[in-house]
Amino acid sequence: MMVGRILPAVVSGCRNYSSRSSGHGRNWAKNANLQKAAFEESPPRRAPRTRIKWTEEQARVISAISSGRSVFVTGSAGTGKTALVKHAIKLLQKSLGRSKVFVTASTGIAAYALGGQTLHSFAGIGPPVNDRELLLERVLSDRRAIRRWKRALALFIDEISMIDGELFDHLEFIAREVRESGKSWGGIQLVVCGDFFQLPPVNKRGYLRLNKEFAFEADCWDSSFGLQVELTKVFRQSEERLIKLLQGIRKGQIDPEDMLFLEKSCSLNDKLDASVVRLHPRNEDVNYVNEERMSELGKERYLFVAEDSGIEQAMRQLRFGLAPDEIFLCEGARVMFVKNVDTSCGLINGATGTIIGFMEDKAGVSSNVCQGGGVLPVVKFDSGQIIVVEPETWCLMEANTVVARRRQIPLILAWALSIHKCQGMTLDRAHMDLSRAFGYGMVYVALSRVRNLTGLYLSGLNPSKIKAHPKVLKFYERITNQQDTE
Ligand SMILES: Nc1ncnc2c1ncn2[C@@H]1O[C@H](COP(=O)(O)OP(=O)(O)OP(=O)(O)O)[C@@H](O)[C@H]1O
Repeated sequence: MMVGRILPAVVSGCRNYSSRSSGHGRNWAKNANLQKAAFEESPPRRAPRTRIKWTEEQARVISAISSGRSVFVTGSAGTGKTALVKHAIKLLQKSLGRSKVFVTASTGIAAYALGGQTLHSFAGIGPPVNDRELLLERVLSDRRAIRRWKRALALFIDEISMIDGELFDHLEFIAREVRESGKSWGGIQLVVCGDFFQLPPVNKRGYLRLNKEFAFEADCWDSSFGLQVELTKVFRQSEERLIKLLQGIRKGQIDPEDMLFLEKSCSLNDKLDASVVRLHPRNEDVNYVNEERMSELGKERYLFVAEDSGIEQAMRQLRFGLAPDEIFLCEGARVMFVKNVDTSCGLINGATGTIIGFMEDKAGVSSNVCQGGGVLPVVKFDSGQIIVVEPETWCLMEANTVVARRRQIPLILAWALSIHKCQGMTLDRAHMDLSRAFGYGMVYVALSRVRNLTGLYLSGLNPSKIKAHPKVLKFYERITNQQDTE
């Protein structure tokens, strides 16, 4: 199998099905058509791995984190927050030791993207309740949670916009109590990242009908950080017009000229083909589109069921990640790769393609994941690569210990996706139906996924849906002034 030579990093996840791989005498093709298609492909080349050259503002954040300061890093979508945090994680793991650095995020999707765990699972606080004493009691009755809090020298929290202020205060209190220290967060170095103009906390069981809806409203917010920085250089998009337009929408500003310009994008709808991913605000619309398209194909379906192992409580959390409990796939299905396997060759979370067939899993790598009897999907990615996709493993980590694992095919159906699911993703092309957008930040999150205007297909945009929360606007005014003074 040629993968080992051409794409070493892909070996664990996928087989690259190229003419060269067949040349090695291992024929994985199930049918002749598939083989022919693969032979017609030119062998994939490894794209040069580029090292990020940090901007001055990014370098300032990195240097502050390296010197042990607690930092809040924010900025518009695509300003490199996640890229920076990933780099900082490595730096602190090196300087403090892997077992002392805890990487968390408010959502499972964001946590897995960073190779960490959800903030709730790290904290060991159980179901949401607005009572800090009760939360502390729960933590103190959990040996593992106590150990985590005591061992932590650094704590990363990504997607902070989905954490409310009450919880942020409660966690700071718990840190001090468990660590028996009067210092802020019991002396833990905090690195918090996110954009409050993006999706706000999900209101669960009325728990958030509180005064402190956003984390920045927490009493301890300002004293938690030595530095609060807003990154300003956008990397995801390069067109000035699009960047300016998105900056306005982020702040809830509707420029009539921009709206007119976006409406022109709507007129592109007639050129749409099924390969363009559809983004919908609501899950029911996503499921409806995916199911309808799958039925239209009328092909034989194969079921892939996730294999979970580990601690019960941790395993439950895996369900909130990107890997589905179960998924039916068939030839012709539009799919999205949901793991970062090899960024240099485009096998990244968000890469889309079409299933062109299924191959017998002679090596038995799918084990119990494929319920349909040992076949693996062959995907032709939009980049042109043809890959036999094997099951991947997602791990829920506690510092350097794996507490739960999920094994599943790293694909989801991708004719349609929810806007919540795509927060953090970069998409080459997307058709957004924003007619049912709700709440603050949703239109901004959707529009800011694409790299350029030629990849944006828009319908249902209503200016009344472009909203920024007044509290968020005020908060950003404050940190901008603070930054200017510094
Ligand atoms: N200094 C830099 N030079 C070039 N590219 C960069 C730089 N910093 C980040 N990037 C690239 O910009 C893109 C967007 O970065 P990233 O996903 O980290 O943004 P983000 O701020 O986390 O976005 P979102 O808020 O939507 O999650 C990535 O492809 C990343 O590699």
